[in-house]
Amino acid sequence: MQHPLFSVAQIRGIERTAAAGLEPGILMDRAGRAAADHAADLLGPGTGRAVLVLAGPGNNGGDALEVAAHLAAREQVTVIHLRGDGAQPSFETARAIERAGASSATFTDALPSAEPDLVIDGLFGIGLTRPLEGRGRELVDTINEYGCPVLALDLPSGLDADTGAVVGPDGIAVRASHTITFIGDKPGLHTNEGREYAGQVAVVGLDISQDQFPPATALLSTPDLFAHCLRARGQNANKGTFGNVAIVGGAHGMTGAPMLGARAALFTGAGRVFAAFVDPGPAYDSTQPEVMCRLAGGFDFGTATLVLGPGMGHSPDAVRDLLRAFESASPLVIDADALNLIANSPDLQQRLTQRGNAILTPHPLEAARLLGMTVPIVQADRLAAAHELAARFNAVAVLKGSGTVIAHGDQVAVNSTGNPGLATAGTGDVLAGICGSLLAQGWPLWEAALGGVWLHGAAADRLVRRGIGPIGLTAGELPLAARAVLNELVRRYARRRS
Ligand SMILES: NC(=O)C1=CN([C@@H]2O[C@H](COP(=O)(O)OP(=O)(O)OC[C@H]3O[C@@H](n4cnc5c(N)ncnc54)[C@H](OP(=O)(O)O)[C@@H]3O)[C@@H](O)[C@H]2O)[C@@H](O)CC1
Ligand SMILES: [K+]
Repeated sequence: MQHPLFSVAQIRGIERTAAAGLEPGILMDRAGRAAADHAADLLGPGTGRAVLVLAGPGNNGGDALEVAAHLAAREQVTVIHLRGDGAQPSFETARAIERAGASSATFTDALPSAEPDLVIDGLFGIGLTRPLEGRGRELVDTINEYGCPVLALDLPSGLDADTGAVVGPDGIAVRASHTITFIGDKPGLHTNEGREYAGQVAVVGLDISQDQFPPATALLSTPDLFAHCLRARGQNANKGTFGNVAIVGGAHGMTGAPMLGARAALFTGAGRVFAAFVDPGPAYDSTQPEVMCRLAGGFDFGTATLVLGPGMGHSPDAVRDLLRAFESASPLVIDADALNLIANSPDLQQRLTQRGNAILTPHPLEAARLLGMTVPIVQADRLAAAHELAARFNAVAVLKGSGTVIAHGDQVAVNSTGNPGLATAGTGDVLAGICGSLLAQGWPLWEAALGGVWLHGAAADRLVRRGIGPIGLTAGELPLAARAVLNELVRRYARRRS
């Protein structure tokens, strides 16, 4: 099943259409009830717990007041309602104010002296227009220090639902442990700062019929998007069935980078794996003697899927190897130094765009160089930046980072796996190796990028679940974990198909 992500403009459109066919206020009723149920689940069995509800001036505040009215029947609810000095509340928010006022919730301006058992964040949702300041900012500052669960309604206040950026400059947002989001899921909860601030995300459709939803802006990447490429291995298979991968890079002093990529390709199922070194490199890898070491200058680039860039450096030999690789018809994964060489060369850019058949895997700085912009601009709208990279270079673009964004043509997906353990040297080489391996096994570019990114993150998640990281997780540990995750996926999906 697909997991769609909608822009704020789309959510507004869906809401308008749905509300036109319903009694006024029904959608807020549903949102309030669903959020109150979610809060009750977080509190667990019992009664009389201290719940702090922060309600803002708009309909997000209305949702919060509905939650307060529901929870007040069982819990000790304290409400801080920031009314703002703008327009009058909407019909449904006015009704929520009345309901909460008629309940046993206590209204106050001051934060309780003791930390509550649960905070409900209903300050701002998709109507946030500027950074938090004044009292709202003070409240967020304080609750961000709490250790209790924080349930954000629709989205953490202060976050941009489209981009996952904290609305700034010098912005602040609620660090929620959980977010219950209404009508449809939003990209900003899953990329950039979104994963840090939104916590666990639950989506509540408010019983709006699916035919009122437009095509999604993006998809959350889950194995359902590439499951059709997962194949159990036939008894009669041989190594030739699973393709060749060559990792091209490893300038003097950087031989480890292609070796990491090569191991990743090997452990995720490529038939034969080469490490092709720009400068004379090791004759073989004693830890992984299955990897065949070659000099890139003499390697026939037409015989393998090519992963270009790990530790490649910037020498004339590196440029020569890149040009030769572009002239081959092989599928390419382009990473690291190869991306920087391309960013500096209009000629390489033109050749890449003309040949196509490539996955680019930049981190935000490499993406900024390729696009001729700054990192903050890339990060301010990661979906747009990935789109632009894909369009400009006629490739599948993988913009790495928390909530990696994968784009091709008009398709965009946001990855759902991974953790801060990946923020360490060499993990990019492993990702590139996995993508190359899937390509070599016959996966199309789009699925190889989606699958590679998902597997790489899931491998890190698996290691962390087992106590390996996030602190101190090393890139070299990922390939074995990726192998385990891939085999589990194949078992799960191959069984489903049979
Ligand atoms: N859409 C739906 O389908 C449904 C929506 N629902 C809920 O409604 C939410 C959207 O409601 P919304 O449009 O009223 O916007 P919301 O986020 O409450 O904020 C707007 C208010 O905040 C103010 N304001 C803005 N920024 C500010 C700042 N930095 N600092 C201070 N003030 C600031 C702004 O005032 P102004 O900019 O005019 O000064 C205005 O008063 C949505 O997220 C969901 O929770 C559900 O009930 C279910 C159905
Ligand atoms: K909120």
